[in-house]
Amino acid sequence: MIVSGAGKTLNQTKIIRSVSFAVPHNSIFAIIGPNGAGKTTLLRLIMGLLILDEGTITYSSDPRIISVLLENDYLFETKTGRENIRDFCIYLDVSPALASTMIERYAALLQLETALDNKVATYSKGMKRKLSLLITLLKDSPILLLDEPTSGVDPESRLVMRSVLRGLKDEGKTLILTSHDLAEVQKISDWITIMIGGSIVDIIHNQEFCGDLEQRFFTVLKEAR
Ligand SMILES: Nc1ncnc2c1ncn2[C@@H]1O[C@H](COP(=O)(O)OP(=O)(O)OP(=O)(O)O)[C@@H](O)[C@H]1O
Repeated sequence: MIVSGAGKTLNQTKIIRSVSFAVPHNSIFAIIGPNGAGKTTLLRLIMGLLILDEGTITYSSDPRIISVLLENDYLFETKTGRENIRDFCIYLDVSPALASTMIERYAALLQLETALDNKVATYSKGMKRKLSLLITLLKDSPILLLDEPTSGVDPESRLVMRSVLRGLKDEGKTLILTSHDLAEVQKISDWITIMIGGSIVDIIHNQEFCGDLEQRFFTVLKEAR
């Protein structure tokens, strides 16, 4: 995927400023930055929920190519996990056959198997996040946009999610994620971009970076302000 000169103004405020980067195929590409930097807006531009004012974002036009995990969980609390999956399959136009393959593939890995028959209202935050991720995976899309996938998730569930995300990359998928958890980002990503005030100010190739990401983040933040 190539983002080239992307710009977006909302309510007369420039939110995204000349953003350009390339997401290598089959990589985990993280976008970090302070609150309000424009990370979610950028993801919304990539998924086509917002229209660019300037620039281009290029990837296959097949709508099945991208699946999205939103920043908040939008689940039916009074229904079970399985009923939520069934409803989202209708909404996402996922066949029952594909859905059962994906449930078989990921429910156990996400440690959700027994919980799927319980009402979502009884789930912890981490279980809800994992169910949302499972729903995101139903379409088996090659590109996944994950907005703060592990936010509010306890260390044990985070470990489980990290291993699933790594597995998805090993299957050949491309993951673009945002996060405020720098340690988590450094553990999982191939590339880390720092976004401040709607601009990309730093791109780090994680395998070659052996420094302290937090220190680099604050240095870049100080220089940008
Ligand atoms: N629909 C909108 N209309 C006007 N301003 C908006 C709209 N959506 C977002 N913004 C503004 O755009 C800026 C970037 O918001 P965005 O949610 O993209 O940031 P973020 O980096 O994802 O932040 P966070 O880390 O808090 O999730 C913020 O100042 C926000 O108030």
